[in-house]
Amino acid sequence: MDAHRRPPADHTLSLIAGGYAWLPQRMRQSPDRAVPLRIMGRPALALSGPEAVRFFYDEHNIRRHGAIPEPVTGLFGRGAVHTLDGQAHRQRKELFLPLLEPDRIAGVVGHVTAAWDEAVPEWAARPQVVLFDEAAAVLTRGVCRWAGVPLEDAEARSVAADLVAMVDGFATLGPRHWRARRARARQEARTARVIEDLRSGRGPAAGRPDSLLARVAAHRDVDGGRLPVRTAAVELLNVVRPTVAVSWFVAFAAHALHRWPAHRERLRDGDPAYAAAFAHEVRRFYPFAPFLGGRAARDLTWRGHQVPAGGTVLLDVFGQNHDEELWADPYTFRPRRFLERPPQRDELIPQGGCDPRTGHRCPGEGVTVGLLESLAVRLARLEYEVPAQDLRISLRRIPARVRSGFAVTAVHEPGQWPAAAGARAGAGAGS
Ligand code: HEM
Repeated sequence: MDAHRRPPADHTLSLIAGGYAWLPQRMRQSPDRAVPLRIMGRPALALSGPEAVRFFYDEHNIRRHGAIPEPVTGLFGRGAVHTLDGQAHRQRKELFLPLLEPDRIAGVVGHVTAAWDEAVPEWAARPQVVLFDEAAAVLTRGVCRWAGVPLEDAEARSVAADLVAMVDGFATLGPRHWRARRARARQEARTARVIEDLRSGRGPAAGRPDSLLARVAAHRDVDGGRLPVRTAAVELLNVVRPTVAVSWFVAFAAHALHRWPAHRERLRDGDPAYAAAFAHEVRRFYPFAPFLGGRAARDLTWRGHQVPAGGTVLLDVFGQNHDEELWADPYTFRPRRFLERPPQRDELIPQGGCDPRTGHRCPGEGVTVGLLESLAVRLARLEYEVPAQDLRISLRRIPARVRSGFAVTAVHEPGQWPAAAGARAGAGAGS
């Protein structure tokens, strides 16, 4: 074929298969931090930097409806807040805005840390635990108690496994994706039953009118009607699921404490400013959301690059969190950077940018930081051994995770004898 008539290359596969590094690599080569692409056969533009964040979050420029491809829509659920624009988005977002308030954040953190403290003696009695799995179970117990969602102790692990699977399968079409779909079907059906029971005055959840569950069940959409049961289930899961996803960050925090143990000492002291700086650095340094996507609301021009109405616009989240123009030594894990300069709204964007009250920025950012602050301090104070295992984090896998999940042995509280070692010593003494 004549080179002039050859269609321009499509980047969809490279973007997904290339993992976290593909887009930032191209972005680094672009002095204006803008990379023209073709996604799904259509013109697209990827952007980075605080100014780009403000451009991306301006609704006159970017719309979300129809922007999220099918596998990712499966992560959030059909009709979710993530996919709405304009007044419909603002009305639905009302449901989530109380999560920004310090007393709600403290409520979630209180329930989760209580669940963690209950779990530690049980870990101590086992020869080995995988921190990622244990954190997911603890977060599930804590957030369900806080939200008023009934959860039998016996089902906590299977519900946690489903919530983890829903996050783990969002950026792939392979077996992880199908596992995520089955998990979503189960959890949406379960949550829908809880909402139906509440609306008809039945069930164990009926007695807590101030709970998140009760608020979601009673919420009215922009048309004045109550949310359809399935949509209400989707939105309740849009709080429970990402709270459980904090288990990714807990495993990353354990990874950081293992690689750079000096931080353990600082965290053990319980200095709240250092705990906050550590939480921010875990969210900046480790990979989670690679980029965000929207559709051009009209013909757009950004730094001389054009995108026609309906074209895709990507915000390079992982790249911006490692951009050397914003962060000195971006690939060095250094919590102190946030003591020297507090996080700026549109610079640190692991959970989106601009104002969560008016745009799509994550309303659970305060909850995430609060949970990480408390759990990182608990982790630093816990005594354990780290056996040989695969601690690599592949940047080709989205979402990335510590491959082994971070296994630990001989878990015990400071000053206590590890229970498993005690049992071994006891057996030795008797033989
Ligand atoms: C592992 C921790 C988390 C990460 C990495 C994360 C990341 C994100 C990202 C990247 C977005 C999209 C922002 C955008 O589209 O502009 C988002 C949206 C959202 N997140 Fe989170 N999040 C986390 C935890 C939470 C928590 C704990 C909650 C609730 C308690 C939560 C609730 C939501 C909701 C409801 C939205 C949709 C907001 C909207 O579309 O207006 N997230 N999150």
